[in-house]
Amino acid sequence: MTDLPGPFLDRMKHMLKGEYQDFLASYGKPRLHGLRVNTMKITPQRFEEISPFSVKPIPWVKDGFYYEGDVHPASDPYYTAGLYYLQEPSAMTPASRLPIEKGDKVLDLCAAPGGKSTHLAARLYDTGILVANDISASRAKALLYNLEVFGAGNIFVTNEIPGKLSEVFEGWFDKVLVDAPCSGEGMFRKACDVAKTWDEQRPWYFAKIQKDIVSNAVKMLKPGGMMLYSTCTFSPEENEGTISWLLWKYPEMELADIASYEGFRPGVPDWGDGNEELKKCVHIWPHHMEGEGHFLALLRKKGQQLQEKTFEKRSRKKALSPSRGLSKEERRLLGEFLRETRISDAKICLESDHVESRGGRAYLIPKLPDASGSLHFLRYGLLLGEFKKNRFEPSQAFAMSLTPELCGESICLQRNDERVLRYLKGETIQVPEEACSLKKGWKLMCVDQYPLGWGKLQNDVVKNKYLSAWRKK
Ligand SMILES: C[S@@+](CC[C@H](N)C(=O)[O-])C[C@H]1O[C@@H](n2cnc3c(N)ncnc32)[C@H](O)[C@@H]1O
Repeated sequence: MTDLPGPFLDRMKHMLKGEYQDFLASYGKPRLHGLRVNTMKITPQRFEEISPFSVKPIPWVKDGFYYEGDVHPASDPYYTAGLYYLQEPSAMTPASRLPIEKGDKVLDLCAAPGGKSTHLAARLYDTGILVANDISASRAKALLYNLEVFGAGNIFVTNEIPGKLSEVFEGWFDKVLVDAPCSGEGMFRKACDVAKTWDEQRPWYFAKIQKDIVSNAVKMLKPGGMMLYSTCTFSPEENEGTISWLLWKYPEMELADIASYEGFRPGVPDWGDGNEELKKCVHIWPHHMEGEGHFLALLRKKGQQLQEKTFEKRSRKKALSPSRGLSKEERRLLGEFLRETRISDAKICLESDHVESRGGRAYLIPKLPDASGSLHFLRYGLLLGEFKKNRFEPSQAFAMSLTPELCGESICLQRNDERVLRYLKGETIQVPEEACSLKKGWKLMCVDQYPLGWGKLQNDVVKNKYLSAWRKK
């Protein structure tokens, strides 16, 4: 507590008045640990039943749970299977309050390392498209990794400045999440380093960046589309200040109500330009809720959505297609693999125009208008695998997007079977008795019913095809 910067505390005292002592006391409490269940793979109810450690529901996020600080959920095979993402409880709120509908075109503009993107992907449930962007190349890699562990396939992962994206995606998205870079004052309890780098200029520095980011976000929204703006800071400049500016600059934007929770506190008009509408914003205060500090604003772009076709046509004109259909030989090799592994048509239909080839690799691409080849992207669609000489090698991401129901050739090991860990370390494992009668060849390796990766059955052993970069040490 004593390490908190003096000018920060002075400002908080001025802002919070009678609540200041309670706010200060919250820094004496331990940080809270949370995880969010991947609802593409498991329901929160089922997870609660099978969780190897004790969890307690987070009351305002239906797929979120608290866990005790002395357990290590990241070393569990269920984590490796993408059943949950570790996330601070308040940080689960923004993606839970953006009204996503199946089939939506969604943009997560400041997405890395993917806490909110994995949440949005789960809510889309492999429909529509999630464009997940981050300006930082290294952080965008972590973003892609987390989305692939989750089994998300309808993705376009980009590493761009917002201005470049908005040239391509003008008026295109149904929903946009802006989890803005900020001074991080709400995270001082969780990460003391953030407090050490804070100074009085930081809120102003970030407020300027936020204005540029939200301007581009507004440009990319369809009329009738919705945007959720969030920060993990308390400073008025970056919260009510940025939103006041946005409403003044873009009269086509209006604030909308956020699905309520008793602990949420309204935005404060006087911390912006006095506009009473700012009360629709939400503050999460650590002295009112079991989570760190956050701010949220939900905005709507006025007007009716134009006919879909108008937008499709417009974006096609601007875009360059970076992919093409499969060659006859590629179709044969992929077809053989799908038959061998008995992967359901419900997952991939070779006749559909959504299977494409780029640089010797096959992708299942989302149903989206052409994405511009001028953008720097890390992934467009689900990477199915690579065409090698006379064979097809499936990818790790493909495995993560499957289930034993979708892939007839699966080997499921129980979570406490010592072979699970050995498989994750890259070792060859002895085939379980019940799988001895299976034909040789590619198998989806699972922990319980949840995918871990590929293996190749030969005689009574499974050769390890778990992606080497993901192996446990
Ligand atoms: C608060 S973090 C995002 C956290 C992420 N939404 C999550 O839930 O895991 C803000 C992100 O914005 C990125 N960023 C910074 N400036 C940006 C800009 N001008 N445009 C887009 N992203 C930016 C940073 O690299 C950082 O990853």
